[in-house]
Amino acid sequence: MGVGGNFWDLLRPYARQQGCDYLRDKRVAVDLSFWIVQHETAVKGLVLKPHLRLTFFRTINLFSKFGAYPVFVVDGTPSPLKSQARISRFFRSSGIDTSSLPAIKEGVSVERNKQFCEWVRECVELLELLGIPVVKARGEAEALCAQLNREGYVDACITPDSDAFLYGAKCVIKGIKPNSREPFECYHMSDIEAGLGLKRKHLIAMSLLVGNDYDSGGVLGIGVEKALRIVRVFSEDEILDRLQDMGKGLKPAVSGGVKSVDDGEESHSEMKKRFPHCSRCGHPGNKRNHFKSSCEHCSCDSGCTKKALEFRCECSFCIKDRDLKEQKKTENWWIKVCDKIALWPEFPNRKIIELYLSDTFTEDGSSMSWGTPVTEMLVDFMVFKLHWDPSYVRKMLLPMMSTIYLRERARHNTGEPLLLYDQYEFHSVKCIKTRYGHESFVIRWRKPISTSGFTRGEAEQSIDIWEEEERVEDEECVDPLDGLNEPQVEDDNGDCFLLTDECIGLVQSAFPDETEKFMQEKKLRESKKKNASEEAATTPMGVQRSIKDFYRSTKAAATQSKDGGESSSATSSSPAEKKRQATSSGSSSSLSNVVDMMSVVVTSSPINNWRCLSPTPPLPSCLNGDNSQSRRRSWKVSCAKSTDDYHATLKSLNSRGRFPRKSLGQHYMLNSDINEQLASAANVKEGDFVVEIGPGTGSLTNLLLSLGATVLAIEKDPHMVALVQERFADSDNFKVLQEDFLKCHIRSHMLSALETPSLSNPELALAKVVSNLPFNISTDVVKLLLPMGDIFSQVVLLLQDEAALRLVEPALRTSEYRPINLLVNFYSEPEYNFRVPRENFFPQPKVDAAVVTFRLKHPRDYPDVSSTKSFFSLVHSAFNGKRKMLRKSLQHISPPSEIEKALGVAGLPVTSRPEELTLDDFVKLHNVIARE
Ligand SMILES: C[S@@+](CC[C@H](N)C(=O)[O-])C[C@H]1O[C@@H](n2cnc3c(N)ncnc32)[C@H](O)[C@@H]1O
Repeated sequence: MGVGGNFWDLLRPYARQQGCDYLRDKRVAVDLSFWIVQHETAVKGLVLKPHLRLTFFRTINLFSKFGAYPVFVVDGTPSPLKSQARISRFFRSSGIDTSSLPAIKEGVSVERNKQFCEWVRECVELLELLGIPVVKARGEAEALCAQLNREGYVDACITPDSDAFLYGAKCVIKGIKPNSREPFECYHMSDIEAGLGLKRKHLIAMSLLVGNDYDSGGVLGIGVEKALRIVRVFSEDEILDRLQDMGKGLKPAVSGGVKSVDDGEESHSEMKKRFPHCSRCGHPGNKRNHFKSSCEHCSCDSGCTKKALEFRCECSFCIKDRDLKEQKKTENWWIKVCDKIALWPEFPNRKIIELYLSDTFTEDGSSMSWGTPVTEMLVDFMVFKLHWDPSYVRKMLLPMMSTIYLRERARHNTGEPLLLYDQYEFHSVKCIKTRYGHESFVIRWRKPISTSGFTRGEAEQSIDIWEEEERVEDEECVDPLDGLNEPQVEDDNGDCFLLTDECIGLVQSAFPDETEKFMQEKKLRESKKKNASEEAATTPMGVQRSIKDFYRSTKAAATQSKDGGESSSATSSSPAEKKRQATSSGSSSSLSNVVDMMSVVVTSSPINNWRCLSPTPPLPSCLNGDNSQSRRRSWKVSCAKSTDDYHATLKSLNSRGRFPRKSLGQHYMLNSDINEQLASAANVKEGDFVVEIGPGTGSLTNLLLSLGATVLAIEKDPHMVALVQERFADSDNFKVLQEDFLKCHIRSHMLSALETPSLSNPELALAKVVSNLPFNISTDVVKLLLPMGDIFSQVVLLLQDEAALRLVEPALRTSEYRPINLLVNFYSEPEYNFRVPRENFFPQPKVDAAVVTFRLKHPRDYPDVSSTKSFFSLVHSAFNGKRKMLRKSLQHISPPSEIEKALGVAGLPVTSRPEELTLDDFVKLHNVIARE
């Protein structure tokens, strides 16, 4: 908390907005408990041990992305004053009289709850394994942060506690969001001093008046504004003594003087008599004289002009008069505040002042040092505590390791070969990347010996994961736990590269020659690009196969297998066999197959080219340490249908450090039986082409593939895209697009797929949609998909139960009957299959779901209307005035008498209202009106 009232608002105008480079090479003291409290509010219950996850990611971000040297500060024993204040606050909020509570004795304190202490202990353990210094304060963490800052051991403190300034901090950062384009607020004491005229003791005085951590209430009736006015009256040297005087009931003279109005001055009424003013124009003189001989101040020939509303006389008498009134007001105000303060018992509390001015929060800050992560122990710790995959821990640690490497190299630039993770050598600068408006180098680290399991000849050409100077879009929603940009893996002609983002300046000082070389090549490339810009524009980007090719080849393979021709193992088996294969995928694989599967980024098969675009391909086995066995096991498990339950889903998410996002409607299916029923509602069988919206962790996808379908998945969340890409990396019948389904032009994707000549049989060509949809996009998806009867035969969706009922079984003459019901019935035959209780999802939604099948009508079977556009326009107009009769709501189309006539011809009562008409009725009415 810190200083009470809206103290931060008072300081906000003096905040400097800083970007992440601000902290580069700076030492920062971080108040650890604040991070822990923050995670609690952000993601309570959504991820396993969020305090550890957040501390891990944020520390690495702070260290590598921000380039800072963090030192963490943990709370010691809180002062009894603070404990007392906390208890009083608690009782006050419960409406209990706090005056009768016994005072807490010196040396006795109320510790934070046990759970919180355990979280802190775990975080400290993690930080120590990361090689980050942790210091324990005697009392408050922010006090020690401030002391370290004041004594020059650190350059800034990260804490939201405004009383850091009272403890003497020079620079306070209120909060940092590493994954945000937003700059962070940085407050310098020197700016506050210059802007508000407040020094440290002034701030202490303000906190005594408005409340602070040790005295939550402050003086009744004094807020931040008033306190500011009071403390500014005195210099820093006098302020605390003057407050003491006021506490004793004295009214100290205000420097500059709040003089009494009577002090040797002529009385106001006497002065007014001596200097009369005209009631008409307001100037000196009286009205009669002005009328007779005009006013010398009014610019008119005779008399005077009537004064304006905002008129202020500027004669010396009036100026003095106003000053005196102002002085009187100030004097009265001063008397009032002094009286208020005098009423407050034991004001000011000397112990609080002493606490803020104390300098002994720890012995010495000079012993802090930054080490290197104890990798193996750290991996064990994260695997044990968070159930993360060892390779994931190593991968996420990489930015920190590479920063340490580059710093080390820059410090002792001996040219001696150093290895990152004891395995990788610096290879080259790949490109410049811009993210959140911040530029960094993408560095290639090379494993000298090929580890991919492929010989050079077999591997595909290298793939640019990023375009040169690519502008990476911000994620739509900022991760409240500040996940890291995952390092990437690249396979180039058999050589395996790790790619990391690094600070340009740091790389420059570590590898000046290589940086120079890159900059020159870049210049050269740019000028070449300029010359050949037209050529470049026509060159196809990337190596992803078109959906058409993808569909054509997989469909052809399926047809071949049906014909009994020679085919790959993925297409040759029966559905049952396939199901068995998919559910036990990996169990029959040889060890080398599995290792290949885990370590290969680019396979040699052209059919899999599109897989190369994976934003987060698996780490090469070399980074998995000795863990190939456990990776293999987890892969096998995650492919098995029966394990797509609670633990598999959690494990799957945890292994990537993901937690479900509300904004993306991420409620994962835990029950594989329901997935089976979803698939059977769509009658998915071998050779089917299925579009899946939002595959998530891939539980439904796995089933669809096991049934022999070809699956085109569309997923908005890049992390989930990476997850399913990795999970189904060995399936030729799977493709995932990272797109928002509502914006992805599904018609053109599908048309290009269905153009395949071998699919000229329309029945064969019709695809299906099967999806456990995010509830918030379901209506839009229905509106988008149902009119596509020329492409899809069935759309089977898991919808919110209530929405499903409203779509499928709306009762006529009720408010539930809406234009969407006519759309649904116009384009499809809907069927409510079954209800799915909310317990089957993780995290559990607040409502139940239901499976609905929409059997799409082929366009030739749509109700016979001359134009669907005009038909739906009529429907919408009709429902515009729902309670109105149609003769009224459609009068903008034809006069009411004409509408009545049309209703009659259609065999409907002239008094019809929209909610009384069936689809057939609307069709008849539309056609009559359209004919006329
Ligand atoms: C309800 S979850 C279902 C996940 C998975 N199919 C399952 O059953 O466990 C919805 C999925 O859709 C994805 N999603 C959300 N909005 C999307 C959109 N506009 N386009 C494509 N996918 C989206 C989410 O990221 C999430 O993976």
